[in-house]
Amino acid sequence: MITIQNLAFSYLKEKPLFKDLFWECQPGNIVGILGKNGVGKSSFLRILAGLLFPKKGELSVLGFSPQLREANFLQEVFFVPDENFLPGYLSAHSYRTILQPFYPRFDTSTFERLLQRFEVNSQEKIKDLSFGQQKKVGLAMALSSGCSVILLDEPTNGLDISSKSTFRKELISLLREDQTVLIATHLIRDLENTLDRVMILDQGQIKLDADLSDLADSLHFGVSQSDVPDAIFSHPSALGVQFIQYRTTQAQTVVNLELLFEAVTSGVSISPRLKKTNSLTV
Ligand SMILES: Nc1ncnc2c1ncn2[C@@H]1O[C@H](COP(=O)(O)OP(=O)(O)OP(=O)(O)O)[C@@H](O)[C@H]1O
Repeated sequence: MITIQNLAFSYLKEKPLFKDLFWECQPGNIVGILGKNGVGKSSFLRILAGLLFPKKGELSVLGFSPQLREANFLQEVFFVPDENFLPGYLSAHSYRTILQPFYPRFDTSTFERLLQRFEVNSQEKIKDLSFGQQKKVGLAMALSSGCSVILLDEPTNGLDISSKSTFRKELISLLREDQTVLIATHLIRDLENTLDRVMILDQGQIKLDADLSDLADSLHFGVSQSDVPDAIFSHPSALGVQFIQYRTTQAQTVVNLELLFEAVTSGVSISPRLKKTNSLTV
């Protein structure tokens, strides 16, 4: 369980990144953290990992205060940054043998199977692997770690198309009910049909935090050749006008995360209870 109350964070005093954040996350979810470049997605994950310290507020991850970086906390949280973080002079195999004792539920056979599926040679020095291959080693470590909280920063950045699909399938099939995965990304399409929940960060605030199933129940996504009068958001595209409506009798549709993101970052307010509050056309 993660709880954030009244959290504030800034790198520079005069430029606050987050103000008064409140957030809660129960185990068993794959949560997508979406936001424009520079909005603070990576910083948010680093705060949860205890690598950056809040300036104000309360933060609890699995009952721990991340900034104390206690051993019992570190063995339950695995963070994969966007940039490669692995020691280049070791092979994936050697690095795994060093890392494994720190993670009590680490599953070696899963790690080896994942590297095979990702077609990465576990005996090759990490520095001789490509960016995408190194990323795969980090993801294989995270998915094999058995940690209760897995923090992934842009996990699909650098992966080829079939590896993205492998990653999605493995993530869903390996996740236990007591695990939580937070994924910061701007590659929204890569995670379609993977997320249970989505959080959209914008201008220092959480502008949307909702389960995908609730969004699919409450919103209707469509494309029309003309304006849709009761749309809460519409956006011209090559196919016609893409729109979002509150759902009444319309058939359930797949949540169009890109359109939802456009709507929320354009100022459309969709409350957790998904009540109609305003509308916008761009
Ligand atoms: N070490 C630092 N010192 C000062 N400012 C920083 C530092 N690291 C990040 N920032 C600033 O904090 C803001 C948030 O950065 P962050 O990397 O968390 O955003 P992001 O949403 O992950 O961005 P992107 O999508 O481009 O990866 C940016 O404006 C960035 O310039």
